[in-house]
Amino acid sequence: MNVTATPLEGCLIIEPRVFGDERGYFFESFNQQKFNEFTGQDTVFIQDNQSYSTKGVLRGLHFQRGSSAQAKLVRVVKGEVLDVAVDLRKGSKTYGQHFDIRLSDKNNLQLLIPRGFAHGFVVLSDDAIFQYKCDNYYDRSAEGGLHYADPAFAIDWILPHEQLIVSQKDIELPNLTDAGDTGF
Ligand SMILES: Cc1cn([C@H]2C[C@H](O)[C@@H](COP(=O)(O)OP(=O)(O)O[C@H]3O[C@H](C)C(=O)[C@H](O)[C@H]3O)O2)c(=O)[nH]c1=O
Repeated sequence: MNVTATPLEGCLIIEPRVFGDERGYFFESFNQQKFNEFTGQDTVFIQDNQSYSTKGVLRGLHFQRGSSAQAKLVRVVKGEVLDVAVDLRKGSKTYGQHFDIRLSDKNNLQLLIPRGFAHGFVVLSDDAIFQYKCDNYYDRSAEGGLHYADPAFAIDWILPHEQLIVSQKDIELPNLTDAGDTGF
């Protein structure tokens, strides 16, 4: 396992050790002991999620507020996405900054996104299966989000705007300046 820091404290790139042979490959997609040892964090994940999306689908930018905030360990098991994490931690020296990375079933990379971040991704391949671990349960009442095209973040989603497929809920999300307290 290799862990690489990003410019956003606590947001880490995790590359599992892949064992390839004539049959294909094997890798441990998660090992709590190795996760703790290599990341220096003792996050305990209690919920696994999976979503399927076709090309151009953009889910985000989402977070859960306050005590329902979630750290996420995200990966792609089919296809390729551009994954984006936005630092919303009050007092963070990188507040409002984002980190983006291509996650795919070819690079097998994972991104650890701490509590206090907004998260989203866009599907770059024909379709994608996105899997992620959360350290807090889903809490509909604490759901929050920011608009994916907020000029404050200036995120390059790679695909042309006309190719993006965004839910009505996400289209209606506010920009950071209009969002009020994000609860972090
Ligand atoms: C997130 C979630 C959703 N749901 C239900 C609620 C809705 O009826 C349905 C679809 O939910 P939603 O449209 O919020 O799904 P996404 O747009 O993929 O939301 C996720 O997108 C970005 C990328 C994230 O990081 C978050 O985990 C999450 O907000 O699943 C649940 O039952 N449990 C859950 O944990």
